[in-house]
Amino acid sequence: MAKDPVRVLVTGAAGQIGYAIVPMIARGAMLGPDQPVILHMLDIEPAAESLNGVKMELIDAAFPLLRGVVATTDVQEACKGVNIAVMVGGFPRKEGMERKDVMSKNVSIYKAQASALEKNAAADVKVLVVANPANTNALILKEFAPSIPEKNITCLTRLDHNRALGQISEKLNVHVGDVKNVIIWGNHSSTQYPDVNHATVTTSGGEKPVRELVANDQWLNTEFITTVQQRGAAIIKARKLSSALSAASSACDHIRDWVLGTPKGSWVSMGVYSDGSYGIQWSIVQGLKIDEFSRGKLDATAQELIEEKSLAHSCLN
Ligand SMILES: NC(=O)c1ccc[n+]([C@@H]2O[C@H](COP(=O)([O-])OP(=O)(O)OC[C@H]3O[C@@H](n4cnc5c(N)ncnc54)[C@H](O)[C@@H]3O)[C@@H](O)[C@H]2O)c1
Ligand SMILES: O=C(O)C[C@H](O)C(=O)O
Repeated sequence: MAKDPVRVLVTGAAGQIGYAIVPMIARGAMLGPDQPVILHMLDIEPAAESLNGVKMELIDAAFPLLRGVVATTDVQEACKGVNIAVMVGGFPRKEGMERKDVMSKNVSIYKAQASALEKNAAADVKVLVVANPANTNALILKEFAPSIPEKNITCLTRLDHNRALGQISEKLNVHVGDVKNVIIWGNHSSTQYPDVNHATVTTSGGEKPVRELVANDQWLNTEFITTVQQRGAAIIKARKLSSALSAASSACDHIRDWVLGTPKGSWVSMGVYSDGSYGIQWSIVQGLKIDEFSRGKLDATAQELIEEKSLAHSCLN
């Protein structure tokens, strides 16, 4: 029997990531090749014409899974009945800026849109915040949408996760699909800690630890970490624009694995509200051994998140 369509909201849909992600969703990259979708696209008034152009292109592409498109600048209309909300709307950072620098512009958007989601979205809406500062925007959204279960409000660290997989695959000259179980701890920022202590590579001789195969702790503890931490800035320097295709693709990965699950024995990274307990759709992997080096990195990125939280609240006062 044909499945009922799922309503997917993309905010900031006329922007770079929006333009990259809507065809991916319409092709089934987010929810699977047999799941029809209705796209809800939101942007602000100055981008209305451009948003309408994206809608025209979606129609022209004749995606069989696409059962409808709502393109609007009205946040209430955009949020009506949505099952998945991918929150991309906001301002990207430019060369030389830290993610914190876009804080005051973006957190107030998340406060306003939290209420619209709470009022209009499906009661079990799953929310992914992409716009920066992603973790703090997600926290603000959670605070101002108290009736959305906090387990359902997440932010994107999957791009960092995928970047870490990519760096290991390049270093070892192995297929990226054979590398798994890296972890991104903490903030989607330059204090994040990409951890390979539990990561493995599938080889013809079975699963081998990444640390054993790389056999270069010096590289793993320095250059590898800073490359992943600084990858967003490196893309901005190279493109003069922040990452878009990789962000869009990783956002699809995030929702797909959340909705459809990860294969047994493997995990992925997502920014979640941490309460230490197991959830219904996702669960936090427990019992991992954290060494002293990792502890220091975890504490630094946690401290930054605490500082961002109070900065965000001061922007809203
Ligand atoms: N978490 C991640 O891994 C990650 C990766 C890449 C980019 N980002 C962030 O994603 C965001 C979007 O990046 P982009 O490159 O697509 O930027 P962009 O400027 O190309 O697009 C953003 C869009 O949001 C729209 N917008 C602004 N305010 C809005 C509002 N109140 N409601 C709805 N739409 C609104 C803009 O009009 C624009 O069309 C930025 O904050 C960027 O830093 C996060
Ligand atoms: O780094 C940025 O500002 C954009 C994005 O968060 C990224 O990591 O590419």
